Amino acid sequence: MTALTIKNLNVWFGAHHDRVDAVRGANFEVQVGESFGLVGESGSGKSTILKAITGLAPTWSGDISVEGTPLSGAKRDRAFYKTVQMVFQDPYASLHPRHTVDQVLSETLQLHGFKDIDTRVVKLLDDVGLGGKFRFRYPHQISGGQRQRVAVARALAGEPDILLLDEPTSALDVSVQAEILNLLTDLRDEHKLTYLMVSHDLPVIGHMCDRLAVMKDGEIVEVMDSEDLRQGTAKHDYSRSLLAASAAA
Ligand SMILES: Nc1ncnc2c1ncn2[C@@H]1O[C@H](COP(=O)(O)OP(=O)(O)OP(=O)(O)O)[C@@H](O)[C@H]1O
Repeated sequence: MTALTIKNLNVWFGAHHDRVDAVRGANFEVQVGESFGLVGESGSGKSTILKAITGLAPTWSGDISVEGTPLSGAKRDRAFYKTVQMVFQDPYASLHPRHTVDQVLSETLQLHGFKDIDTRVVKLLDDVGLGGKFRFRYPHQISGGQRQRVAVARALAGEPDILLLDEPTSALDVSVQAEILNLLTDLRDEHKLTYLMVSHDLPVIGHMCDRLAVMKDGEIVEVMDSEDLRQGTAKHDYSRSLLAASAAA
């Protein structure tokens, strides 16, 4: 089954003279269990695709389907959030400063209608490699990497099928980026998750994803396997220049 289908997607912001066509004619499919990357320079439209899926970019046309169900407009129902969750770039901004880790996770679990909150909070903390000792801490009492683990635990609370990951490590110290990427790889295996991951960092996408789409100026210029990436056999000039730039870095 296809987890996500994007067909002829156009997304724009503003109107008339102020209109920005952030995504134009995007097409790709993500299979169940696959990890799919969107890569490209800043402003190429990667995050806008995630925003259209989650209803944060209200003006779009084309087709977006989640597990075969077409989405419309910008309202997403409970069934959507049961299936799809997001992890954002900045764990500092995404956690409420006056809520403990326990509150963050318990409230999310309650929203999803679970009753065995206590057991599930402990299990979630274990799943993301944080033990019970983090449970009653506030965001300012834990590191950036630990906060991102909490954000991942919150995303997993409702047992979703699909995670949308928007630059999940780029706000973190280089030393902890690999830890979080490895955690995400393990969780995908253990929870049979599908990933759609955005990054400007080609090596990160190459490491994490089975296939990837290269974006430039709002358009997908190429969809390729990570194997092509490793072999350096990109077809499009722009993908080749991205590859060359990341090899030189
Ligand atoms: N809310 C908005 N209002 C107006 N323009 C927007 C809005 N959000 C994004 N854009 C514009 O849409 C284009 C694509 O932005 P987007 O954030 O999707 O790029 P990106 O590839 O994810 O880059 P970055 O890594 O910098 O976020 C850019 O020109 C951006 O300025």
